[in-house]
Amino acid sequence: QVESDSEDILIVYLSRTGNTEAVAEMIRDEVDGEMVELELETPYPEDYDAIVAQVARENETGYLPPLKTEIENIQDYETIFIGFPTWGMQLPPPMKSFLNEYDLSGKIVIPFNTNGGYGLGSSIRQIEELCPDSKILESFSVRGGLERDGIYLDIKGDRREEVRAEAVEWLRNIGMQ
Ligand SMILES: Cc1cc2nc3c(=O)[nH]c(=O)nc-3n(C[C@H](O)[C@H](O)[C@H](O)COP(=O)(O)O)c2cc1C
Repeated sequence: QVESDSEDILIVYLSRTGNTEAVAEMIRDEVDGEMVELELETPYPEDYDAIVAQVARENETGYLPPLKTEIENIQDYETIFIGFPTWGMQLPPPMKSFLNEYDLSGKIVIPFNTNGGYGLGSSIRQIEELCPDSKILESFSVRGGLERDGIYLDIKGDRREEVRAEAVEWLRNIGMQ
């Protein structure tokens, strides 16, 4: 069992079409953490094919896009939820930038994810590599949108309540509730 006070909890997330943000809000509602969205100094293109190409290039070269988001007091947080969509079956480059820039040694790291139906890919392994000295708890992953097919925010309405129930159960299982 993990013990945490709400002031110790940070929820860092990346979300382009709102699905991962919806899950971040559910987590905040349950654990009362602080939410921070990752934003880039130079935002990605709006166009889907253009972002897919750019992300593929960044993954290939290992380029870490500079973040506009700054978290000054990260040392105050003991538990850090990290939320991201699956991009190219990997951890999105901005989340790689975040984990590269901030030292989460000794902290509890809890991944959560939305994807187009193909799962987490290699993202958890990448988190383990980027956070070698953190305690990484069991992750939560659900189907979100599928921008390729024109499905943007899908975690809304009845689906939002379904996902909320799953998220609450997961939080209970990992001792965060
Ligand atoms: C650049 C890009 C690449 C994506 N690659 C994948 C993928 O490899 N596998 C998958 O299941 N979904 C993929 N998706 C779909 C997203 O993971 C899915 O729509 C997710 O719910 C988006 O979260 P968001 O609304 O928080 O941005 C991709 C989306 C984008 C924009």
